Amino acid sequence: MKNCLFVYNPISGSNDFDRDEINEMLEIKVPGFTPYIIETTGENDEEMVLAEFQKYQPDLVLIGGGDGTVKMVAKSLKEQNANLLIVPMGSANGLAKCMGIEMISDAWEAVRDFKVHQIDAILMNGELCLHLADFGMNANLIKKFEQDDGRGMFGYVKNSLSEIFSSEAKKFLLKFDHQTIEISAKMIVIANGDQYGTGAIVNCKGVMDDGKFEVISLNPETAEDYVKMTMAFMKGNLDELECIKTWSVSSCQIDNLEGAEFQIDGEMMGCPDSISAKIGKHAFQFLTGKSFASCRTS
Ligand SMILES: Nc1ncnc2c1ncn2[C@@H]1O[C@H](COP(=O)(O)OP(=O)(O)OP(=O)(O)O)[C@@H](O)[C@H]1O
Repeated sequence: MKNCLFVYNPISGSNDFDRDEINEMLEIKVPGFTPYIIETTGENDEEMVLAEFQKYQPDLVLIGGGDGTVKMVAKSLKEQNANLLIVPMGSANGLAKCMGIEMISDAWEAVRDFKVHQIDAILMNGELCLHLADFGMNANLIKKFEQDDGRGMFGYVKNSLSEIFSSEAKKFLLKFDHQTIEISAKMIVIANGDQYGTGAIVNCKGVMDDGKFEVISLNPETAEDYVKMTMAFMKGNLDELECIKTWSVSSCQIDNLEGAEFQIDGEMMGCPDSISAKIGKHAFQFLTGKSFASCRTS
């Protein structure tokens, strides 16, 4: 019999499972594995996850939480060659969606299929980014959301419209291997994944295992630009708009000339003067859902 470790964050999203319910769920949905359940506390979780991993040597690590929990587990097990799977129990689950895991039932399907994919990560000023980082509009939105002290998608969506229309373009210097570009933009995205937790597709050609990431500048100015941009976020063809520019690279430096707010994977990072980003090709192994295998691999 194989072992599986279930790392559960009891405060993420709006789920409220107790240990017996999780055990029952795992017995049915993850047959053939002996389950070990651990709960995060918000304190020293990385050390705890690593210690439990070393104790049980699991063949599969299930992460029941949101993006923050996924990142914590990935960081903790980065040297362990662990097979990771997200069971989306957070409020937005943006990273899970990028891996073709929209709902909890997709995670159980992924266990049945057991398709393991090597997933890239981006290292930014020593921080790990698995999903999306950005300067400007979205980072401002996350900051407001944190200040509201709310969880869940409602607060985020509530603030989006006012943020979109009030934000101002800021200057950035993009330094790639052979070129330096000065640009004004309302938002600069550094993307490993393809979509935000809202389902907005920002990185239409994003592939998570190709050893590259995308730098995307968004600078909508007119009402028409905003309407087109909103539609394109839904359709997934943002790269066809004139106010959007995309570069696919394996490293870059971005100078933040006018102090825009910055966030990595939903976590505010202040207003750094400059960030250096570099791809970590095939840094992690994740089990993925069907839609990932069909269109998001190289
Ligand atoms: N038992 C706990 N009590 C309080 N905080 C916790 C506990 N366990 C983990 N945390 C905190 O939970 C946060 C991570 O939550 P996570 O991002 O996974 O969920 P979420 O915010 O609901 O989801 P999403 O990122 O999808 O919006 C971390 O800040 C971590 O410190």
